[in-house]
Amino acid sequence: MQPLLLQVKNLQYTAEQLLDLDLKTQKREILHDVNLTIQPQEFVGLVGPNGSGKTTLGKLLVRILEPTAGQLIIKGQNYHDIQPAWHLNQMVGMVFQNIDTQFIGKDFMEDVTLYLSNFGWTAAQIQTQIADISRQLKIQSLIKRPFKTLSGGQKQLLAIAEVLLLRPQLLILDEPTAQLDPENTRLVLKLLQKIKKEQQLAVLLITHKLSELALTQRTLILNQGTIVQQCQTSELLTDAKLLDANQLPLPDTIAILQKLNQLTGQSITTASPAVQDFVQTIQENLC
Ligand SMILES: Nc1ncnc2c1ncn2[C@@H]1O[C@H](COP(=O)(O)OP(=O)(O)OP(=O)(O)O)[C@@H](O)[C@H]1O
Repeated sequence: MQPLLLQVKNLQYTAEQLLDLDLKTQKREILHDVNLTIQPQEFVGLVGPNGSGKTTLGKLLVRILEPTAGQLIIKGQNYHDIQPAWHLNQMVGMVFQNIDTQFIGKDFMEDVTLYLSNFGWTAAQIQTQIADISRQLKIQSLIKRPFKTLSGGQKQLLAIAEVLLLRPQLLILDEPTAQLDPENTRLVLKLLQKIKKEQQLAVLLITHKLSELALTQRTLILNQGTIVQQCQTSELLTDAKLLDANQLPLPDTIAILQKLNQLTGQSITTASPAVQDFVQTIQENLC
């Protein structure tokens, strides 16, 4: 068995909330007792109701936030022992839900040059790597265009390209298609399928969409700041109660099955092999 890529042990995060203009604050527990592991190249889904703490967990994993308690371990190394601290960015990258907060330059070239030169890359290395990723993701026509002239989907692709340039072993995507139209959603999902097929890296996918979740092998369910369940994604996609509890829509397969049972008086469950085959086909076709 391969060694774990990521281990999170008893993670806790308490935020200091500003109460009024007198600068009085109040502590608010956002995450508690979070335990999880991710294997190298594993695709893991992270679902949960609004406000359950998914984005906060992502930010802790890339060290934008510091935990109040608990341990974060990547490739056997405790986050606190990674020196210099920015080396973590070469192991774990995150694409944020609000894409515009990701960029600091006026266009991709400027942004990536600023970003990578901070990581000690030479101008020649940066040029080569940009040419390489642009070819792979077919973004050549976008890299010199000002961000303000690009669509949400185009910026999403560039944000993913930027994070991939650092070749992280874990990529965290926070609702990567939430603001995209169907065409750009397909583009991003295709890219994820390619990453999965080529086993380039592990992905933690925060999502409310079944079409994205279907890409993952395992799903973590976060509720009220803690992981309440971990299961195979195929199990979750066939469990109407679990889907409902996590504000995920009922897949057509389950809705049809429920209707058929109602009409025929039978009680065929999703555990039946024929239904499992059907669900698998639907899952494969979702992306
Ligand atoms: N800095 C902060 N101070 C106080 N509360 C915060 C802070 N950041 C987040 N929260 C609260 O923490 C909770 C978790 O927020 P988070 O954004 O992680 O949830 P989420 O699961 O990603 O939600 P969504 O699905 O809506 O994106 C929310 O109730 C939010 O209001």
